[in-house]
Amino acid sequence: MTPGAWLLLALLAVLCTGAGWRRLRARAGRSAASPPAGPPPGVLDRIGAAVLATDPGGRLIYLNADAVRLTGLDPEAALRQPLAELLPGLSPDPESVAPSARTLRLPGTAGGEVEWETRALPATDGGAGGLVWVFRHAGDPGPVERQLRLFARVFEHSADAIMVTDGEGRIVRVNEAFTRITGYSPAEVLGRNPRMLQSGLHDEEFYAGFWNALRKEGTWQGEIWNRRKNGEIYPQWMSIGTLDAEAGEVVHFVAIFTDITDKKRSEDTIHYLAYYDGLTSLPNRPLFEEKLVQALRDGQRNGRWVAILYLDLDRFKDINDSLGHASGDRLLRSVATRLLETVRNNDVVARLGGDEFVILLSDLADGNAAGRAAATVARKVIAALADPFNLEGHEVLVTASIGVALAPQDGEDAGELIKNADTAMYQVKSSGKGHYQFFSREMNLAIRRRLRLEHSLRKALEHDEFHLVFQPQVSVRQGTVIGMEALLRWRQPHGEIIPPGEFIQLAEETGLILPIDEWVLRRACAQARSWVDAGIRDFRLAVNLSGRQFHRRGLILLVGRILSEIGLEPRYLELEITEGSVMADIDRAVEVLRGLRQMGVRLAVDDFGTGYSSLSYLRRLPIHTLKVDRAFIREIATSTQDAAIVEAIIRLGHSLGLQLVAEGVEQPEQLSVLEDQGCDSVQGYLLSRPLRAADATSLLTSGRMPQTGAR
Ligand SMILES: Nc1nc2c(ncn2[C@@H]2O[C@@H]3COP(=O)(O)O[C@H]4[C@@H](O)[C@H](n5cnc6c(=O)[nH]c(N)nc65)O[C@@H]4COP(=O)(O)O[C@H]3[C@H]2O)c(=O)[nH]1
Repeated sequence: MTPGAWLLLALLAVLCTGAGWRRLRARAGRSAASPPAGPPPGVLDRIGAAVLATDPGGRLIYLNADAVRLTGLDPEAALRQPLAELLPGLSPDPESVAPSARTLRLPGTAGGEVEWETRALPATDGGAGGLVWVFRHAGDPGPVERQLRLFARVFEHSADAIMVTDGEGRIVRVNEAFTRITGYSPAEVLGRNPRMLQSGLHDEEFYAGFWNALRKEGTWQGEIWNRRKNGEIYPQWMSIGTLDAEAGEVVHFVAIFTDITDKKRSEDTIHYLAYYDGLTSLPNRPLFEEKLVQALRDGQRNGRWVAILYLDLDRFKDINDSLGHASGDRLLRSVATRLLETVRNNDVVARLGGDEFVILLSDLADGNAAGRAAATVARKVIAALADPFNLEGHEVLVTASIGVALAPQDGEDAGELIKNADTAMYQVKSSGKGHYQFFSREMNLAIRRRLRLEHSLRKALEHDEFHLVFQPQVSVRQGTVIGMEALLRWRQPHGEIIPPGEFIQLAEETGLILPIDEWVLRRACAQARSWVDAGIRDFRLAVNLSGRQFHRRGLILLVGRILSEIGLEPRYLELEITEGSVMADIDRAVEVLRGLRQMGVRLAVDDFGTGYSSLSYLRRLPIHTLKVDRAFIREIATSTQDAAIVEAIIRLGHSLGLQLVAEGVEQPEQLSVLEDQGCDSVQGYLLSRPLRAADATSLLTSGRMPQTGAR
């Protein structure tokens, strides 16, 4: 225990034993009307040390509870007895009033003897008031020293680095964490200025702010970059406080800091994840929007224009569905690279998600310059994407639809500009894809309807808004109903019926066609099963498959699963695939058709004659039926050319062993020509409009068309 600590304890004891207290009381009596009433009882029992007091003759006049416990004396018997007799070894030294130390051994509570140190202090000035004896366990540092030692350990073992300087800024103390973080041992820094730790990254303004805060508030807190002994620059989070002497002059600065390198690193990672697209490493939508907002703000300030190009890959979803996601990802990365190679360094290319990219051109002189720049970039992008992409051995051709919007003309804020570029892009999509178009105000209405439709379409399946109707297919020669085509109808909750022509393409583009087609297939098979159960055996039910469904992986499994779940023989089902979707990837189409045919399902090519109509590929397709498109039937009775085309298709089909079905037969004259040309069956309003399930069932049960010219 330091002399200071001893003094503190003794002072407390002196105050609380009679003499000191009396002195206080005497002083208080001189200065106040009612003096304090003496030490409250038991105070000395709580000071955490054994205390005794002797009178000037060395007789014991007081011992507190700790002293009773420690010495084993009986207070009744011991009071007024000479202390030297009670505790030999504590013989007072009446000659000296200076604090004197003694060591004595007393029996301990757990047996054996314990060594105690005592100090005797004069109870009054001059020593005439006797002595106060304070005991402590030898080796026990005592409460004050204990506190100091505790603080020293906290200082040393703190996980945060601590550096103390004097008022002149010389380092006077550092802890272990300081050495761990900075690499400097105490010997290398003591007496030196903390400037030795600076990184050189902060300018004068930074340090001016720092000193200003210290002067004004007495404290500064913030991020600071310093340099380790090995030269590495690293970030710290630092708090500095001043310790002032009474006069207000700074005597010490205490800096506490932690190394936030790891935190920074994870912050950087978080920043990257939040602002960059993980697949292509391009800025993502939030970062793009930030950059656009900034470009628009700069543009407004400097009277400059901004252009954005909103770009969506055509047929990307088909590629993803048919070649798989890994190829889809590779394609997106390659597109990102080509886009970056196409634009200038200060243009921004971002990926907004899916197959949507956006390019920002800023600081353009005026509307004309903005228009020219956007058109040039759009043309360059289209050219850059024109070369085929090689995806794991597959050469894939990709085009993009690009919508352009200019600011301030097409919108002054980022949200509006992006929306309008998107609108222009949609316009391109619905007018043939693969080119670019500038936004115009008139586009908005049509696109808004489309967006509303898309929104409702997403809900239609779960809200059970779809149903099927069935259009009969009739044998030309016998006039018998040979089958039905299932056609999808969408009735919105307010009663409006949206024709498939309006929503099928939208469903294809949004990918919603996959669950929709699956629903149709399941529902149609269930209907066919109920016909079989009703004893109808001689029919087939045609179901349309979208291009996306056809190219989707696992189609064969899906069809097989639905048939077996419903318990329908495959021969009742005819899948109709459009000529266009077969042509998109003929090799794969042949493979899928073969699989389906092996399962026993019938296959038809729909809308024949509208697409590439390559007759040579027809030979390769393992199909049963060819459906001649309505477009050729319309003029068949009046146009010799159309009649010749249909006749050629029928001949060709027959030569390949296929059944021929003509669609859209509305007039008896058309039927008559088809009959002459040997067409097998017909479908159209002349025979029947699409029927509700119950009517279709009655018709199939009767087997014949009641009122048609078909025999
Ligand atoms: N002008 C005229 N039209 C006639 C006549 N006879 C039949 N039609 C219509 O022609 C379409 C025949 O279907 P599609 O060529 O497969 O063409 C279908 C098909 O490609 C598609 N579609 C319909 N239902 C489905 C479906 O369940 N799944 C898929 N993926 N597509 C479907 O939507 C297209 C249009 O279907 P709908 O509007 O139901 O139109 C049907 C039918 O109502 C006629 O005499 N004159």
